[in-house]
Amino acid sequence: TRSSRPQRLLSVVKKRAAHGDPQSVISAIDYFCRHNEWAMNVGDEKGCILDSVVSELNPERVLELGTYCGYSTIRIARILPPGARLITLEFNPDYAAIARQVIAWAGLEDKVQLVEGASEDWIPRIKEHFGIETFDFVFLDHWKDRYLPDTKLMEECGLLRKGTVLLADNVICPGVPDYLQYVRSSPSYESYYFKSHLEYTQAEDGLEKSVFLG
Ligand SMILES: O=C(NCCCCc1cc2cnccc2s1)c1cc(-c2ccc(F)cc2)cc(O)c1O
Ligand SMILES: [Mg+2]
Repeated sequence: TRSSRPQRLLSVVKKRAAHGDPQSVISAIDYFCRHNEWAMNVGDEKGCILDSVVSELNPERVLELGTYCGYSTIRIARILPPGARLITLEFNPDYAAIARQVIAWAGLEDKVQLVEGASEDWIPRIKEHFGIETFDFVFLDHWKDRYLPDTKLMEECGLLRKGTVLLADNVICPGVPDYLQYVRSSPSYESYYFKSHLEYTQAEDGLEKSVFLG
């Protein structure tokens, strides 16, 4: 049967990118998605905003909801301080299998733990399973109708602390209206919208940065 888009993306990474060089993996994926086949990576334009938020924060404990092929995973992991850890959740086992290979090709497997399953099942178990108290940074890039319930779930599970930064992808396209309304109106969050574009297109999209105030 025909290969999947993630499989074709992985073969381009192995052909074009240097093993152990995260930037070359990022560039290979962006080239492929801009010139060959669109794919739902956060992309280079929103990716630079992601980079700036992460490097300003210098987080030790990071959670990513939605791995896909591992593009944003390696964007984040490549700028984490030594000893920092990134836990990334992926629902689709085929995507997870590709992402593991992309992360390994970038040489970042020591900083990343990829877990397969649904966010609502995993979030309540993260503390005891990973021995983590709270997260410093959370990147939301999974099912758009799960951003709000999972944020409330993270609050209830005590995974957020004063100053934890949530960064949400796709707040315009596909859009997360209920999540935006919540973080922009709740007294527990200070929110800021970074206007950008849907990856590899000219359509508007953006990232919402929300600081949990406790
Ligand atoms: O759906 C998107 N991302 C979510 C896929 C998630 C599956 C998971 C669920 C789940 C549950 N629990 C744990 C882990 C996970 S991972 C997505 C879609 C577009 C898009 C697509 C068509 C279009 F015309 C315009 C934009 C752009 C994007 O940047 C996206 O991120
Ligand atoms: Mg996205």
